[in-house]
Amino acid sequence: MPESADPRDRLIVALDLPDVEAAERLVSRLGDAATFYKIGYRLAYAGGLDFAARLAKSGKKTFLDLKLHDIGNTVEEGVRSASALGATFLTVHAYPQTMRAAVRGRGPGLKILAVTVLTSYDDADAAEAGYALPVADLVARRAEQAAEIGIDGIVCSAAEAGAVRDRIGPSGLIVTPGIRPAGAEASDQKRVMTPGQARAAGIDHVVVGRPITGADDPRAVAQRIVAEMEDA
Ligand SMILES: O=C(O)c1cc(=O)[nH]c(=O)n1[C@@H]1O[C@H](COP(=O)(O)O)[C@@H](O)[C@H]1O
Repeated sequence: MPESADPRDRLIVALDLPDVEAAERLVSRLGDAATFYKIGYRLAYAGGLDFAARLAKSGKKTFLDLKLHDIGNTVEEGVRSASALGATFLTVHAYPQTMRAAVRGRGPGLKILAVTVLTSYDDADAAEAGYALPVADLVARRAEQAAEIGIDGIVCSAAEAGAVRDRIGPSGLIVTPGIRPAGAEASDQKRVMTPGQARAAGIDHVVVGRPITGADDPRAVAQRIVAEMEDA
């Protein structure tokens, strides 16, 4: 993301909420404090895709977090369909076949992000899933493959941002969940950093869900996260 861009765009709010009404309420409470929203499975399967298209038409940036992964033809055509929803970002898992298919299906204006290793995984979780490499190495390898294939950006933890930047160069996007303001509950996230640490590590966008969706004053939390990244 260019340094001159709107600093609020660095924060992507994850609308992990039960229904469109709850999402609309949060978007309205956040007002101009948030410019960029992520719609994941929970909301997507509850009317969230139409809502995402409406949000995009209303001038907000949207991120469809569908984490696609299937045979190439299904991914390619799925990405082609999703391209019509006016989103800025769409996620796929960072498997080479899947990434190549997503690039083939990508419509104008849509950027594909490759999810390397989920931020809820540590080395033991990767080993349990059958991977021989530690998480940091697996992230680096997948980032390198994503760059070769022509993927627009990488989803990883901010702890890997430096290694990923070395592999994708200055124009690739680094998008990092697993973000917690100091003192916030990590919950199921295992590779966690603060917004300021993430920004200092060179990320383009942070993704934040529960610290905002569960806050008494979500607008104040969102504003503090943006300010913390500005100061980093
Ligand atoms: O693709 C993602 O957005 C994602 C990738 C990842 O590795 N880890 C991760 O937490 N996410 C998403 O980022 C959001 C994080 O939410 P919180 O943990 O509530 O801040 C959730 O919507 C996750 O689905």
